[in-house]
Amino acid sequence: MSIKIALAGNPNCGKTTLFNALTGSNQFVGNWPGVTVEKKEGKLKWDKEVTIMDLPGIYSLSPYTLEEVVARNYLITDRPDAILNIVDGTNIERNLYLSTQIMELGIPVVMAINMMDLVRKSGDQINVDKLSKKLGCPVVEISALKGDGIKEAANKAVELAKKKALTKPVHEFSKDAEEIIAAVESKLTGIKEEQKRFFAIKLLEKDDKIAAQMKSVPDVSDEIRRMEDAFDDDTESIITNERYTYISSIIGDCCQKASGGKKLTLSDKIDRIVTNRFLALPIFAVIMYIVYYVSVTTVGGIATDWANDGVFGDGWYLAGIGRSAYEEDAGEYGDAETIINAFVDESGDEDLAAAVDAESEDYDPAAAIEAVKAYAATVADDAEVTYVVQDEETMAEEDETANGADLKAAVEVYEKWNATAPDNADYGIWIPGIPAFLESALDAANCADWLRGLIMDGIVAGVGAVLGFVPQILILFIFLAFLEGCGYMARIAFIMDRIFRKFGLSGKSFIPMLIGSGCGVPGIMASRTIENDRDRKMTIMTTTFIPCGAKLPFIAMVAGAIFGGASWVAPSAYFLGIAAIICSGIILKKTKLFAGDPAPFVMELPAYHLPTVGSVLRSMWERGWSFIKKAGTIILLSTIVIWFTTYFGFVDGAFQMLSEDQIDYSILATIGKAISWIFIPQGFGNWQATVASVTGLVAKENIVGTMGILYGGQEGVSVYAAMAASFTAVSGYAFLAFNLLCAPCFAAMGAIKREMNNTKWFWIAIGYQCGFAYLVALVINQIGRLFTGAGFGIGTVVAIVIIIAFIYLLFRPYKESETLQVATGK
Ligand SMILES: Nc1nc2c(ncn2[C@@H]2O[C@H](COP(=O)(O)OP(=O)(O)OP(=O)(O)O)[C@@H](O)[C@H]2O)c(=O)[nH]1
Ligand SMILES: [Mg+2]
Repeated sequence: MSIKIALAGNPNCGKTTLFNALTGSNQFVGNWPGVTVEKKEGKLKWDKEVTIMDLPGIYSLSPYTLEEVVARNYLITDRPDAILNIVDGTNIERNLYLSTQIMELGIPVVMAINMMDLVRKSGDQINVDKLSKKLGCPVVEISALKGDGIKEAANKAVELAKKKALTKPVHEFSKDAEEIIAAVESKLTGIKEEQKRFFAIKLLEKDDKIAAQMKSVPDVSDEIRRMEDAFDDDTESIITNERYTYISSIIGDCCQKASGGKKLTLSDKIDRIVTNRFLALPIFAVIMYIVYYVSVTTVGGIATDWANDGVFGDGWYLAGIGRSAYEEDAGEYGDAETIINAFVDESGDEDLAAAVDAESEDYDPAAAIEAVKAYAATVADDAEVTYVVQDEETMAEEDETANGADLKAAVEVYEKWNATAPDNADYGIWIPGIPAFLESALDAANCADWLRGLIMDGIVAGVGAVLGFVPQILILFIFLAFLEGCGYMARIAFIMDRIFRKFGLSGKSFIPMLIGSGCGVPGIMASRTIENDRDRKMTIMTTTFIPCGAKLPFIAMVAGAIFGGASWVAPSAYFLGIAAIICSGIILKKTKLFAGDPAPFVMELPAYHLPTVGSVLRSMWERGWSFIKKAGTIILLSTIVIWFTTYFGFVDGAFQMLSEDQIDYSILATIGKAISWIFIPQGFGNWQATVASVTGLVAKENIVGTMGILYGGQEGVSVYAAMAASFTAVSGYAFLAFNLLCAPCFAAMGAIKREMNNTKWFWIAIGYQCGFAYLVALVINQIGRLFTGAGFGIGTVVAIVIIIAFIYLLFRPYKESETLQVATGK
């Protein structure tokens, strides 16, 4: 016989902890209310006939939120064979409110008083026998965390379910109330005897959703009026009051507080400081600084660099030993080589140039040194050459000069190194990165070019883009799991909520945004901690507006090429990102998508406690792994598509694979040329900018590289000069704004998909971001042109219409403002 047992109780009372212990599963546990939002099923470890059902936590059987509906519907329609009512022993009085309702369902109930480890520690006493008599159901003491008593509790529930020993409520309300309830009960038809009390009370409470669960609904308006007249209150409050009256009448008998209930607990003491009016924000800032510093800047940054430049780059040194020595030597040698090459170029001597070409097949270091030395002897000490050095990240170019004396010094270094660049392997234990390793393997196997391209630029680059973020994400998740587990996260929400609520976000949105300034992927993942669905969606949609680390080189490139390195460009990008978040929040919360029942911000602050290492690691791994799985597939596919369209195309009518400098023949370029007109209103309707924006979707760092290839083709014109020639200041800034605000990279989109867990919402988010970016760029360009003297045109009119619409959306009244005082802060 299969038996179903439901775990029901208040939020944060330990249902999921118990569920995991009973079924051996790994459901997510967190120290704040509202962790579980869907019901979860599992089999009892020692009896596979028994199914255990974990439900979202609820405060009562009158549903307000989605979670409460899920839990209630399960309890009254699916009717489990028994209910294990979990009660938080440290907070027994409030928890019993739900218990009195559960007893009325006409289902066998066992009450498990959880957190007994804490109760005992505080010295409080709970008299289980008395409680059991007063409530009419068996009561057991457990500690889900320590595993005490859980077997007995589950077995007891199974036993009752098998006996079908329905729990009859023994609690009683005042005589008048009971009379009216009895009158309603007698009117009910088609409802089992044991369920009558539940339905009668719900009808009296004017619960509008209960009718859907009944075949026929009697008219009870008479009874409601009688009750309201007799008690001079509305029925729902009357019944709530009756329940609490009953609970307080029994609680004194059953529970003794060690401190007489007056002593402040340790949690209360901590909260006095942590949520103090003046100290709360500074403490929060310090904690966030630490989280950010460790998970983005130091440990996380090192881990990401290691993953991206080491494992998925050239390679790395075991334990970092040898790295700095290598970098120093490689730098010294590189500088010398650059100066020598500059002079060799200047000399125009082709034999000499051939001799020093280290890339050539018959390169002979000894001969190179010979040739360079002979040449250097002919150069006067004060002869000068000018050469260009390029910054690897931003492609900024700078002129340097060297003279004959520098050349001689360079030749000495050149000779010292025997005209060969220092080799990584000589400095420590050098482990080649996966691409480097694969590349040499593919070379050895004489692999076809297209396959090699597919593997290296498509698959490895794609997988690398995903996995490169993993170490950082895991480090961040350890922190988040700890902050959640110990109970501080609930305080953060509490502290920040007043500010963020004003623009439609939750107090917990702050963390995703902060983290998002390092990398959008963990930022979006961090939005998991926001339990309210609307707030979470809103946060996911807007977090990537903040410039992440990968956008910085691109911002620097635009600043350098188009704005002559102006220092205001980078800060303005952050300002733009923050403004985009605030405006989006205000606008979106007034739309239908985000409207709905106002969800009042009720959140109790759970007691602080040290989370177990196991639960922190488990939570870290669960989130990290789900990122790898889900984000991995979408990113991999997308990178392969972009790779294919970038490196294949028609040259002279023949379809073929292209080399780097033939990108203008690629399919992507063809598409870019075909669609670049959509960016004409933004002022950058050229195909290079369009293609760069598309490759930016793989990784935002790519924008710089693509711009480099596409604008770097002209002889004698630097990339920066070519860019400066094809953008004006206004269209350049519009281009910057567009790429800053539009859909993030595939890795972040993968994270959005994962977190939204819903295709429609994924596209809404991406569509919103792109649309918003498009309009902002348009307005910047059109209005900018107006001010730079391009005159008034249709574009200007469109821009003005957009601005007016925007202002309207921003300031139009909020339809729910009367019912939603909490949310609007009015
Ligand atoms: N000290 C102690 N802590 C416990 C015990 N049981 C659960 N906890 C902690 O209480 C917190 C809440 O546990 P969960 O299992 O997530 O609670 P839940 O009832 O599923 O919460 P929701 O899903 O939000 O309704 C976690 O931090 C647990 O580690 C216990 O017996 N003793
Ligand atoms: Mg739970």
